[in-house]
Amino acid sequence: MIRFFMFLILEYFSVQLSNMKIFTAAQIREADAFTIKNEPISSPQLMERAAGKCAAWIGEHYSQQHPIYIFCGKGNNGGDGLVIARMLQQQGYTVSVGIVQNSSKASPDHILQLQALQKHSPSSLYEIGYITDFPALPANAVIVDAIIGTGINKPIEGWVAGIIHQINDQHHKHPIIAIDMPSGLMADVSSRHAPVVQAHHTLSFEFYKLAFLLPENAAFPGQVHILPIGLHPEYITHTPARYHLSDKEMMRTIYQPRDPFAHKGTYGHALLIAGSYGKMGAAILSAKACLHAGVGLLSCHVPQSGYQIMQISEPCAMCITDEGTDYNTHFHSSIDASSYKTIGIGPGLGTQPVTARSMELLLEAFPRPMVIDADALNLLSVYPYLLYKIPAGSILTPHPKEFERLFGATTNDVERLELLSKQAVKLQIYILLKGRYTAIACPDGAVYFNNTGNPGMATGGSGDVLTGILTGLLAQDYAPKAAVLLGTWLHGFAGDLAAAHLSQEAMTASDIISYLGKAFQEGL
Ligand SMILES: NC(=O)C1=CN([C@@H]2O[C@H](COP(=O)(O)OP(=O)(O)OC[C@H]3O[C@@H](n4cnc5c(N)ncnc54)[C@H](O)[C@@H]3O)[C@@H](O)[C@H]2O)[C@H](O)CC1
Ligand SMILES: [K+]
Repeated sequence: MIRFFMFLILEYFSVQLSNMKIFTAAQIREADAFTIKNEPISSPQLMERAAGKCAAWIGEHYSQQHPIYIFCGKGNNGGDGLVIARMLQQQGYTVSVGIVQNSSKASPDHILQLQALQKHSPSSLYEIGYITDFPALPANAVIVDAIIGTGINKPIEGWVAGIIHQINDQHHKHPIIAIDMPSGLMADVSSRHAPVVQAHHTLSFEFYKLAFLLPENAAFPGQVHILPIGLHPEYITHTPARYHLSDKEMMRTIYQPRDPFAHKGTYGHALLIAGSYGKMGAAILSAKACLHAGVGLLSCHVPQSGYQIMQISEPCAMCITDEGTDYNTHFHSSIDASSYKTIGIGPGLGTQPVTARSMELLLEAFPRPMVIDADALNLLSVYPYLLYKIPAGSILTPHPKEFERLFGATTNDVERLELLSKQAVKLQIYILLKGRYTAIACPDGAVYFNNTGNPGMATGGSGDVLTGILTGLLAQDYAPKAAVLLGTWLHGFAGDLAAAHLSQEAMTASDIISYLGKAFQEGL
């Protein structure tokens, strides 16, 4: 218990983060109302400001040769669409505005903006009350989707869903630009199986929405562009959020430059327990990544058959051999808790029962945060009681299949995030769920999304590299939260640099390590 409180206190004082908050739809409404009251600004003026940003973006990306087809709903998202229409007309675009009758009642701002447009250019307006009202589009038309935004209250059904399908039928013929949200996408709950606009670009106001970061929504937002609309900074600063998006600024607050008087003892001694016959590559990738992440000293515990492989491949690492020839079976006996700052365990480890027994003894003997990955995670899913022996503050790095084996299946991505967060709180550990936007759940309930990385990293050994980086940062005395956020970000950024120079196809996990140095230099 004392260990747990010490850990919380250390965490609190060691990591003061700037970050991008991901607010819920309800909080965004509050931010909107707070801004109107306290800036102060009228609601139509705020809409004018938001729509102005969208019109400017469209103006920068499409010339007046493109006829603009805007589909507006009856709420404020539709109101934005009406203002965009008026502004683009004033800039000389040909604009056609279909008012989708998705509701019997229009919002006051929608009514106001409709009147303004009727006065300005009544001929551009028409009503869409059924699927057959969908217009035929000229070849170079651009579609703007302003049917529904954050005000959606349930999945779209009936003929309005038919309009969404008709917009999606144009996906390969016309650019589709969604205003704030692709219509049909719900910001905070799952939209699985719901009809949603498949946009090429989403111009979203002020904040990322959780929905943009979920793999199940990959087909909908396209490229997301966050347009600041001046929502009140006081609301943003003082309102807590459960979800956050990591960014460079945040990494700069975490990163600790090295001490000019440092020696190799300053940056910790890490132990890597990894490798088995046929999987020594995983151990070597992890070891190299740990060294390139800046660890002071590294020892690798490997099976006997891996000794020469490790010694020849990585002269900077020391090597301890297990009693086992092909598998690590007795690593617990080489652990003197005081010798190592931290441990990374799992890459290429194998899942022999004897390895599980040694892991149990290790978890009982080692009191500090460690990194647990790959086969070590598979062992935890076979022997789940071991989960409760993991030292507080440790980092687990499952990919979705490993996560499912560990904690069970869920029916959608929002449920999976909730399970992720619940388990991190329950076990007082960090759980990093790998993906396009890797989700990092913290023991205090917060979840951070990482936005570096690319599909070139979906290749064997990438995960082993991440384990090495995280182990290296923990050894250097980064608090676990700092280590997991910075390590994940650097791993993705090094992968982005590798892809930029080598292509996503040709890059390998080894290239991520090769670009780690540049990631430190250029990313922080
Ligand atoms: N974020 C901001 O500060 C600003 C946001 N703006 C824009 O306003 C919308 C949110 O507007 P709101 O009126 O609350 O809701 P919507 O227009 O998104 O949707 C309400 C509209 O849709 C109908 N509706 C809801 N669910 C369904 C459904 N399942 N099927 C059919 N119809 C549905 C509902 O009846 C209403 O008619 C935000 O996204 C921004 O675009 C401001 O303009 C600037 C400030
Ligand atoms: K929309």
